[in-house]
Amino acid sequence: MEVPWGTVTALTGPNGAGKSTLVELLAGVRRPAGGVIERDADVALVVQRPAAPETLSLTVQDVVAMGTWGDRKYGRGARSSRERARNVSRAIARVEMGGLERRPFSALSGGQRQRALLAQGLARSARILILDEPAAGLDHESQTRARRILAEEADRGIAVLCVTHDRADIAAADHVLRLDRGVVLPESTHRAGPGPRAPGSGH
Ligand SMILES: Nc1ncnc2c1ncn2[C@@H]1O[C@H](COP(=O)(O)OP(=O)(O)OP(=O)(O)O)[C@@H](O)[C@H]1O
Repeated sequence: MEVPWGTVTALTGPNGAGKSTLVELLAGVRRPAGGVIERDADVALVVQRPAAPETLSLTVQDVVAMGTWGDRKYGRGARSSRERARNVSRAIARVEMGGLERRPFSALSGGQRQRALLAQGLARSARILILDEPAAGLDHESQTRARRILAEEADRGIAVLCVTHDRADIAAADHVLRLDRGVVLPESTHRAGPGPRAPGSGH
């Protein structure tokens, strides 16, 4: 399978097909027992984690800022930390969670947590964005916003791969792949346009 630059690719398939396992492999969280995964750029992985222990004393700001951890494009010093803080605030604003920065992550609703995790992925500013069911638990308005954000990322040339069961997400995607019993099949291509939103080879 290939996830081209500048497009949103939806990955769908039945429960237990291995979608989460596959995205963890692609993101480098798991090691493949066989085969080759080529990543031509850094990856941000947005996981699905609706539950959070109450003892977790992390705020929304902390969770989103974790997206910038270990990112080598930030150096040390005041200028770098200002840039980091700017990216974090921008990501929080994009998911419309401004004002909730100091709220404990554990006190958020499931949908708000999901939005904070999306902001964490955006704060990473990676060229490959992989999301595992980002629409799960989101209300209609938040789902629409999340879909718009993914399209905006693709318009910037980012390669977006999104595990989803949501029909509207699938309909809005540029490419749809279906995973069934370990086999990835192209389902369809929805975009009628001239091709990828941004130039560049696939990977
Ligand atoms: N290629 C594979 N070979 C053997 N077992 C696998 C493979 N891929 C996934 N599994 C196992 O299948 C189970 C379900 O996988 P996974 O959670 O990735 O499915 P999913 O498609 O994300 O399901 P859901 O839609 O319910 O979230 C897990 O126990 C996983 O370890």
